[in-house]
Amino acid sequence: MFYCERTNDSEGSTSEPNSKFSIPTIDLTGIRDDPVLRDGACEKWRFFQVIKREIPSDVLDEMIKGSGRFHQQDVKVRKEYYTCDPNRKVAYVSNYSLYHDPAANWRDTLGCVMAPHPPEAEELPAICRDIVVEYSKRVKAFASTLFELLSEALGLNRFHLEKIGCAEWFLLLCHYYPACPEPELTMGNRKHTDNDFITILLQDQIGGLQVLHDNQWVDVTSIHGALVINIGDLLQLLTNDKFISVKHGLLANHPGPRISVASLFRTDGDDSLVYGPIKELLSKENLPLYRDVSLKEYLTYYYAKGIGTSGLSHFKL
Ligand SMILES: O=C(O)CCC(=O)C(=O)O
Ligand SMILES: [Fe+2]
Repeated sequence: MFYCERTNDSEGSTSEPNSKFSIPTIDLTGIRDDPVLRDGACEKWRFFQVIKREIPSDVLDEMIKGSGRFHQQDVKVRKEYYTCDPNRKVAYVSNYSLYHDPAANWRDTLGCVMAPHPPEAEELPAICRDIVVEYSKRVKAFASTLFELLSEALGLNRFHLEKIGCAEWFLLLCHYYPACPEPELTMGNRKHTDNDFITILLQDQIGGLQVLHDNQWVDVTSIHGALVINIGDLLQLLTNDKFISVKHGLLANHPGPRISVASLFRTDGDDSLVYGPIKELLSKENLPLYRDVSLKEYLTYYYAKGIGTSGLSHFKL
């Protein structure tokens, strides 16, 4: 869901989702080499976005199944991967920012840092190893295409966003949301914006994902074979609000379990690197809205405030 209109940061004016709004989808078949298709796609980059047919459905289905196989193993096996050590490339976690967040998420996650330095094959759980490697390869290539299209949509050189490292660091998150006995007391995933440039999200058929659109929560219906794209806070900062990070969340009132796989793209965490609005996008009419900020400073603030609201207002000029 690419989202580029400004909203206030409220939780929406109504708790009832707006079923009248349907999320536009784009079919990217043949996009890589066809300038006309590329132009068309760039123009459409101003809405929530669902992309069809970029990665074959059988690969997507196997990724969901592989993730399910991991999470449905005996707890003794899963426990081997449980860690709070942020330096581990493969980590099984539940609510990693629990003590800062106003409420817990009803989910567990297997996280794998797949770039720039992927784990050794044997560090990945054998039960989903092959598909994690295969899916990651494909989703990384897809992210490169998306960053090219986004660069062009901004009027920049096609390789601009990738050159500055937007797809350098890639975290694969295999989420598992068990059926919740008291869904009115919790969220599957709290309402939040993502702390990256873009997220590519694969979801199973269960549903429950919602985005804030025109101050109303809208259901993102699951489409088989499709991927959902979120603009994250860092791309909002880089584009000086030309792209706006999308607020989204997941209800817990689904029959469950629900499985999704989120691929987060950022630069590799070099503390000395600072980000600010891209100079080429600025002018007398379009002055910078944010000060420069290092990834470390942004992430420290994002987690300290608790996952929920956007991490950007703190860095506004
Ligand atoms: O599970 C989902 O559909 C959403 C996951 C998500 O928002 C995230 O990982 O940031
Ligand atoms: Fe998210």
